[in-house]
Amino acid sequence: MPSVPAASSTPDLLRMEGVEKNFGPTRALAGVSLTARAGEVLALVGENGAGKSTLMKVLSGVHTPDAGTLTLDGKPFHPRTPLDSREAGIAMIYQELALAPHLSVAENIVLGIEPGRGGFMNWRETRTLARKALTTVGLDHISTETTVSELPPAERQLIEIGRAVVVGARILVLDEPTSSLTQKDIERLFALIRQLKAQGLAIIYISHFLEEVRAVCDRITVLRDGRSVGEARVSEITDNEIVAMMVGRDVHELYPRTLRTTGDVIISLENIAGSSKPSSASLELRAGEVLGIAGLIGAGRTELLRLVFGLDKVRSGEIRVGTYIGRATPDERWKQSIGLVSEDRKLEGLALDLSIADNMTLTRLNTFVNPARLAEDARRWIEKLGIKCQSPNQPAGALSGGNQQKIAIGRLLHHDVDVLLLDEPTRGIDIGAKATIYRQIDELACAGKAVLVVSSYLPELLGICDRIAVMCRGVLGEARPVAQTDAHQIMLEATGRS
Ligand SMILES: Nc1ncnc2c1ncn2[C@@H]1O[C@H](COP(=O)(O)OP(=O)(O)OP(=O)(O)O)[C@@H](O)[C@H]1O
Repeated sequence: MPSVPAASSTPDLLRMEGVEKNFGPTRALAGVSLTARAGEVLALVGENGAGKSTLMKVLSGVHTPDAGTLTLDGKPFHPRTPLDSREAGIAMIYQELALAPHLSVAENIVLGIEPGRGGFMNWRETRTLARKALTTVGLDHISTETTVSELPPAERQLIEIGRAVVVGARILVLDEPTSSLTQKDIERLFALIRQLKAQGLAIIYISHFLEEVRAVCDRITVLRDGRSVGEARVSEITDNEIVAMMVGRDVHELYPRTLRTTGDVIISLENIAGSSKPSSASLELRAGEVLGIAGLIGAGRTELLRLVFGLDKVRSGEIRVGTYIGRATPDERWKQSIGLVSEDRKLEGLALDLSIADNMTLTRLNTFVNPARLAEDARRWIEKLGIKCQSPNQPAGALSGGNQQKIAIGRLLHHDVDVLLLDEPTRGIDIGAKATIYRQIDELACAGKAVLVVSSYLPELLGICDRIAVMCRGVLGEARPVAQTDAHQIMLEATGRS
């Protein structure tokens, strides 16, 4: 196990040692140790279900550990509630941002820490604190009275960080912070992380992207199956070594691509428009091909998939599926053998109270199905996709985020649809599982299925697609063979500069 000696110049701010946590029969943490230092960014990586979120919930006082010790500033630390942890200077920034959207920036910043005495809020102090938070994160141009819902997600995230800093956070935990950010926003976030690190904060950065780990982290701790399996300085470890530690094996070929020939056009879109976006999209998707849609967040890519799947109304233009022309409901699209993996698995993807098996198999209720057979089928996909769970009967909601995403993909695979509409299919998914999903997509295309995939992760689109079309402000450009484009060209098109 690679390990690094403690750096003498940077004192340990936080030590977590031998931390264990069980949820019934699930051993989420089986002995994890981690050290965070002031003025350093520590990457926390591991496969889906490795225990990263659980460990951070122990740190933030949400879960009490079954064993192990926490030491803060060299003193024992036993957070019993999130408040204990916040008061000790630990701030968590989750993917689902925690600001109240209907309140102003100032109100959000003082939520729970109102500085006035006797129960009255002192507006002058409030505004001063809010202004300080905005300045800290480079958002001076925003008024403290702006309602948070008017701000884009990237700025809300920065405000949450700013709030944490002005109320005295010394340890900042960022859980997959770039999942809804554009490239420009990511760079702005990284600049802020470097600035906070220089101010002496300890930052714990959870990510599935090794590029991000390299760009912004100093050290890395790897978890596997609830244990810490390695620690190293980022500059002294290769990507392959990190991946091997994470998955316990080498991942040789991340983007397998078998030579394949494309068949007939299965879906064609002619100049379709939705109620707002897209305003114009035309394309032909053929059997046996993987067609990618690139573009900036908000360009209209998700809306395009929703129109095709019948979730939203087509304002104008024509969708043709085989010989069928016209509108269809999602049920009708299912009958046409089209399936969608939604970007937002919580809202429209999975029924979190239902079991894994039900989520994977219960889409076609028109035929009698034998529950034992369904559980067996689900077990097959659980194994194939490496879904970490106790049994197919466990509720989907008990699984880690990445494993829930695998269920959504497993559902389309189980139903053996001819056309797969995939919206950010690998968001939140670990690198080993990504490799499995890419292999699966390659096999599906070889078997004559058609795949239309929206992704903000360009290496993935360039790695798995036969052709890529770029959406810019609601207008879909012409699809080009992947050999005739690259990341630079795609970014030019996505930003309307080509
Ligand atoms: N409240 C809970 N009840 C039951 N099991 C849980 C609970 N929270 C987490 N687990 C289980 O603990 C294990 C670790 O999950 P955790 O969410 O910590 O993983 P993770 O590394 O954060 O994964 P991801 O990268 O997918 O977010 C998983 O097997 C998960 O199903």
